[in-house]
Amino acid sequence: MIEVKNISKKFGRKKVLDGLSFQANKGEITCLIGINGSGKTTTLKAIMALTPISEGQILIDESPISKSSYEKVTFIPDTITMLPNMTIKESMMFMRDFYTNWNADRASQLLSFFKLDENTRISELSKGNAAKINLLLGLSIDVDYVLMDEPFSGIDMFSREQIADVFNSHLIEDRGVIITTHEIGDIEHLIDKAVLLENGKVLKEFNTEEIRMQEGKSVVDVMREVFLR
Ligand SMILES: Nc1ncnc2c1ncn2[C@@H]1O[C@H](COP(=O)(O)OP(=O)(O)OP(=O)(O)O)[C@@H](O)[C@H]1O
Repeated sequence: MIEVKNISKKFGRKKVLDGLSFQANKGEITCLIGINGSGKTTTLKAIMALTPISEGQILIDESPISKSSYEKVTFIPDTITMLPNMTIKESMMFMRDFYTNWNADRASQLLSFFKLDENTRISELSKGNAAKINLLLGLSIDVDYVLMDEPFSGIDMFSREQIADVFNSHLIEDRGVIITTHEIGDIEHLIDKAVLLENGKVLKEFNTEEIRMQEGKSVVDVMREVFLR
């Protein structure tokens, strides 16, 4: 389990995380939802120890985050980090050489799933296909937790559907996934838990199935109640 406990962070005088807490379980997809600037990316970076926090604590399977956390968790940013000149195949080889826990089998399954040609250069990929390769590279590292920043942002409906299918497939297995989004739209049915953020604070954290069963509400219904109060 990833436990984010009461974390705060300032950029200059601006408080961007303000006593933020939530939990993300293994085997579940947790979605951080908030408008631009609410602190979603900063939260993911804090979990990866890529940005320091001024208060609070982050635990991964009960241990405070440290360099060894990278064996448990990986971060998929919202833009592809491979050199434009590389082909998909070269990117996969780079990852294989760099990560001891690279899963070549899963990488080739994802490549066929997305029906992409491994000889295509990164610079030639459309935005949607670049997002798929980004996902492929991140998901092919064998770790228990995967953090993804806006995996559905700005890509067409069919690519979104394909990416959503990956979330529903064995390729995610029983890993814990945290994704961020500012528009829940058609990914609502994929997520197990929603965490609504505003100004670096959690306004509400809930299990999507429970709220559907117990109160008959969708994630969007709850977002309306909470954000438009
Ligand atoms: N390096 C930085 N220096 C100064 N301010 C920053 C820095 N990074 C983020 N911020 C500010 O922190 C706040 C939270 O940013 P963050 O990127 O976490 O929000 P977000 O919810 O992910 O937004 P988006 O949906 O636009 O990605 C914003 O007001 C942003 O301007």
